[in-house]
Amino acid sequence: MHCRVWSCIVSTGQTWTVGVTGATGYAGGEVCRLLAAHPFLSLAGVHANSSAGRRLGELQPHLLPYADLVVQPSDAASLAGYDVVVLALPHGESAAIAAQLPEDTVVIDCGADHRLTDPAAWARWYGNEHAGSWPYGLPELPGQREKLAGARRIAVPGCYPTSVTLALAPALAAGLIEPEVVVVAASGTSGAGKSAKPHLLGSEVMGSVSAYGVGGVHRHTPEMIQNLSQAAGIPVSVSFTPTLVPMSRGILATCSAKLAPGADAGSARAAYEKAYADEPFVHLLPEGQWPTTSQVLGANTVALQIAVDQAAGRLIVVAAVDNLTKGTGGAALQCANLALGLPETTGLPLVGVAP
Ligand SMILES: NC(=O)C1=CN([C@@H]2O[C@H](COP(=O)(O)OP(=O)(O)OC[C@H]3O[C@@H](n4cnc5c(N)ncnc54)[C@H](OP(=O)(O)O)[C@@H]3O)[C@@H](O)[C@H]2O)C=CC1
Ligand SMILES: CC(=O)N[C@@H](CCC(=O)OP(=O)(O)O)C(=O)O
Repeated sequence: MHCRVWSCIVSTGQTWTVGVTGATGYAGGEVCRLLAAHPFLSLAGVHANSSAGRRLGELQPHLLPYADLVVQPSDAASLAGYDVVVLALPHGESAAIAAQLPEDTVVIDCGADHRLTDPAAWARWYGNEHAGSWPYGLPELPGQREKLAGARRIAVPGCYPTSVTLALAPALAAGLIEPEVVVVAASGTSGAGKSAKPHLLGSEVMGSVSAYGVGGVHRHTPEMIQNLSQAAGIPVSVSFTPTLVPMSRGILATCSAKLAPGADAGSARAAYEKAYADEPFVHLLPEGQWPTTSQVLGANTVALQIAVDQAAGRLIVVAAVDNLTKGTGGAALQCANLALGLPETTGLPLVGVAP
């Protein structure tokens, strides 16, 4: 099926135009970087807020082919006319713009506005009115790929929820762990966005690792609960502690939960091998190898490893993602591929850039 679609597109030469708003930020910049290598999606316009009117080359010097594009405003009128619009804006800025875009435009939101299905959870964690939920852009979740095929509105997951969901969903779906999970995840500073913040100054971050959002207060907690409860088919509790580490990009999530009665290392390995056998962007590493953020740098890939801590009776799963690639920009294009009927892997990097 995929091969037939691919050869049809190659023969017709069809391409789609993409407008990226938030293109001067980290997530939008990553979408632009990946578009440069996509055979059927072409970057047709870049948009942002305070930097409208400036050359993209001044703000994103690595995007060499696009240096002369002039940044346009982010309002809906400026974004009309593209086949695909990627919104990479701060939380709360996407919904009003998206509501004014044509229904047949593929709109991919990298922000949180449309991720949560429960309006009460949205109000509690984000503090304003829920804009409604869109199909959730994690095709690897059971049943999700079908919802994304042909969709015209897609909510890209948060970066921590991507790593944690892919780390734990197979064990929960197979009933191998108790539905009470503990997650400690390390993130590079690009996860916090590009706008200046004192705690992200080099002198604060370099040479130090710090925890933040401790005690169940990080807004990715409800997103993880939503995903993991969907995978398990029962409510799952999540204790999540993020940490900031002195690197630019990458997330390493260490997840654990008590083993269910009868579960062991063999059944856990078998469940993960089965769940991810056909997933192009999820790599269960050979036994004994542990994920690193460098091995997925710039790749639309999650690297996973599992172990059983016999003495503690717990399953441990470690996942590495690049927060800007599989954690946002790559996921956005993976979803766009599905929405447009392209092979899901089209134009996306499967390998990292580690030395
Ligand atoms: N960074 C990451 O690892 C991840 C980010 N995301 C999500 O992607 C989105 C963007 O994040 P990120 O790139 O890190 O953020 P940045 O701060 O790096 O970039 C924000 C972008 O949004 C624009 N912008 C700011 N305010 C407004 C506004 N009021 N109206 C329209 N545009 C505005 C900025 O334009 P200008 O510079 O012109 O002001 C800039 O282009 C967020 O929703 C974030 O949660 C999701 C997963 C991972
Ligand atoms: C290091 C750091 O600050 N990370 C961000 C994660 C942001 C992200 O990627 O997720 P959203 O798309 O939901 O914003 C944080 O903890 O809020």
